[in-house]
Amino acid sequence: MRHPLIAGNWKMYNNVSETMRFFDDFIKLVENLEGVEIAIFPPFTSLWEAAKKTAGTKIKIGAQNVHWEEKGAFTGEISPNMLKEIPCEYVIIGHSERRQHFAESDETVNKKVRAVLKHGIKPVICVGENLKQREENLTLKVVLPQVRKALADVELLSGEEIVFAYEPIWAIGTGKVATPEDAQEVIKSIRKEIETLYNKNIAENIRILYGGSVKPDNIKALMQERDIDGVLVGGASVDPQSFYKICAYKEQGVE
Ligand SMILES: O=C(CO)COP(=O)(O)O
Repeated sequence: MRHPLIAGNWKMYNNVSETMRFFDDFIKLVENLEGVEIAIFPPFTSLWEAAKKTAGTKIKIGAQNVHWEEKGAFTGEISPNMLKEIPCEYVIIGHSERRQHFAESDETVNKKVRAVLKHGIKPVICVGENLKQREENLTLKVVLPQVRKALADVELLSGEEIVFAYEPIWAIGTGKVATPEDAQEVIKSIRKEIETLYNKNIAENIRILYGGSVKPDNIKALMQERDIDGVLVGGASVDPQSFYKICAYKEQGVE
């Protein structure tokens, strides 16, 4: 059984004092929430305080990016062992904003995935098509190669050590959420692709999230789909109340 994961990608929001205020409220709100795993991905400068604040709570911490080398002359970069020290349980790899603005490629995604797995950090690997590709019916022709290339030479033991996030670029920050049926269809195809690359057991264990304009009022329908194992939330994760409402989707009546 895959455990639902509700993840908040803060992007370049919430400095250290805003991070502390967020957790002052959020920790109390989620204290009694059962049956979901919650992870927050603050900017690098807030990671340390976020980890200290959430130690001993059910909230996990992750980073938004990583470099694949252990150390070296790579100005501005952060290595997997630096994240491990914090400690980060997760790291987002290949977010479309990084692919688009910072020249992240399938090759660098793959290097990062292989590097973090060596440190026991779970990558949240992002894939997704843009609007033009969707309109030209190229979604799977774009997304499935992204999945295959991210996993090149990646050995998996159970599948629980990695997470995928399907984030259609046209749905990010636009208020245009994919329909639950569309998201389910792509995510199901990703799972099938993983089955071909590994085996059924691993494919069934890997959690695949949906991301793109997830809000308290659309989470419930998304989580009802068989293959959607959670969500990666941007804008609505920065505020403790709205992110709490997303985390508490089961209390809206979904089993
Ligand atoms: O990019 C996202 C999460 O990684 C989604 O962002 P929004 O929820 O703001 O659309």
